[in-house]
Amino acid sequence: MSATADTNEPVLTGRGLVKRFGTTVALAGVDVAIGRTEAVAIMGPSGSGKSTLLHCLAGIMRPDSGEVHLLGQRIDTVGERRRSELRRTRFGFVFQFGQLLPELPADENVALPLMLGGVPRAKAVDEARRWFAPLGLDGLTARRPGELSGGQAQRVAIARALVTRPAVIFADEPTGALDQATGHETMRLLVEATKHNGASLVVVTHDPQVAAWCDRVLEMRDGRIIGSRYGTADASPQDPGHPAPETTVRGWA
Ligand SMILES: Nc1ncnc2c1ncn2[C@@H]1O[C@H](COP(=O)(O)OP(=O)(O)OP(=O)(O)O)[C@@H](O)[C@H]1O
Repeated sequence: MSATADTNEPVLTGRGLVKRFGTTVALAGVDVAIGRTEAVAIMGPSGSGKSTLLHCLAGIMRPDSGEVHLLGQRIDTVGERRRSELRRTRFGFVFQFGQLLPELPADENVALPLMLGGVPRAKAVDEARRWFAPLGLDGLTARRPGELSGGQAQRVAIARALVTRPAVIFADEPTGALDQATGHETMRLLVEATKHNGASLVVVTHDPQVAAWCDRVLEMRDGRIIGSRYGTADASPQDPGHPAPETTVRGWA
């Protein structure tokens, strides 16, 4: 394959994805392609299949039919052990809340995916700490999750999702538990951090202003994608819909 074709190849594709739960059709044949460093929001009413699509693309759930490819390799048919390894090494996850281990300090929470991959503790924590300053988390490495604000905890979760330098970050309602201003700031950092680190982003959200931070917004109804529009990921932070950033990015790990 030529270098040009490689560059243009989508990072992640889902083709003809169907998923049923009993008589409920959660996905009714979804085709989606996520480009390199592209941020894509998935919107739609409750029960329209957003989380099911994210779970199928992320290898958490197997579709009943259809295919999922990561960088040209089919991943939906590989065994659970290999899928689990792919999730740990090639994907990062940010959920609404409750994803940090309460008994571990923030730096060890971020280091955890590296340690699970066999990196020695000291090296993993050292690597983890490099993510704190760029995400506006200076001085918070020793805090336990209960000692962080909601926005700080989500930024620690973003660091943890990125620490293995994955190809794709999946986020399910990442700002759902935050107030509006903190949610927008968190979303801005999430989009910026994934792009700076060469990763793509797939975000499920109910909030159109959160979705507007993405490059593309997919609209779902009844297990299908019924529309696709461009977001405003390149909009200036001073745009009316996007409050001025409070956290200045000072270089990435
Ligand atoms: N594990 C499951 N068992 C049974 N039905 C399920 C399961 N997961 C999802 N469903 C059903 O599949 C459909 C799609 O669910 P999904 O969670 O993907 O929707 P969603 O758009 O993410 O909804 P929400 O915005 O409420 O989170 C719904 O009808 C839901 O009830």
